[in-house]
Amino acid sequence: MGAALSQARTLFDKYFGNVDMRVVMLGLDAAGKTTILYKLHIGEVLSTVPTLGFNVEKVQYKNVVFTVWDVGGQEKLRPLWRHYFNNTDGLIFVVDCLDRERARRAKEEFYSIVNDAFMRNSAILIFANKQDLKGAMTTAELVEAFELPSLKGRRWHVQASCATQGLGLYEGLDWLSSTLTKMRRNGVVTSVGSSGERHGAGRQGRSARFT
Ligand SMILES: Nc1nc2c(ncn2[C@@H]2O[C@H](COP(=O)(O)OP(=O)(O)OP(=O)(O)O)[C@@H](O)[C@H]2O)c(=O)[nH]1
Ligand SMILES: [Mg+2]
Repeated sequence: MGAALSQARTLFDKYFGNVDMRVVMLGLDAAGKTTILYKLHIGEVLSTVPTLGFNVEKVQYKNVVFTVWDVGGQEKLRPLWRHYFNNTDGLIFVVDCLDRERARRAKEEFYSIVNDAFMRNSAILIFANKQDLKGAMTTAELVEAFELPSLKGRRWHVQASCATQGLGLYEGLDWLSSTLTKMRRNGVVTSVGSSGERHGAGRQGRSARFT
């Protein structure tokens, strides 16, 4: 009886329960990553200091539990980013849209992430952050500056945001959760592990390939 109940519970969780997804949040220093993380995690804007290592928190959106890794973006820390790519389903890349001078640098860092073998299938959410500041790049300008239409075969979305007011953050998560859920349901592999094993074959556990 106990075994039957536990089996039923496992099946229930499998089909209706929470889905776990691992997300890495990157971007140049001062883009607003830590502000976003804590606004989503506790609903408050914390006063932040530059992140020297990482912060990791769980953020639930609908039935998806995101484990979000927020990694420091200073130049000297960027070589460490790749250590967080393993088994990652989604990338959140945060851009300070007032910082037009570093848009090219941000673009270079962005492509070195999305072209990494571990990240080749992850869904990509870009927060065009600091939209409250006059002179900030619009989402259209960001799409052009990052040449996103040339990013073939990838699921990407640019979301305007203002982390300090909490604007656009849940809209971004909405896109990420529905996109990853759809990808998994279609049997798309969303993350790659260090030994080459693949994850995200879907609730049915089908083997899958990325299309
Ligand atoms: N005006 C405005 N300021 C913001 C916004 N988001 C973040 N900030 C501010 O930008 C500064 C840097 O924010 P952080 O969240 O610490 O930036 P970070 O990306 O985590 O930086 P690193 O940890 O160094 O990589 C802080 O003073 C935030 O209050 C925003 O949407 N608008
Ligand atoms: Mg930070």
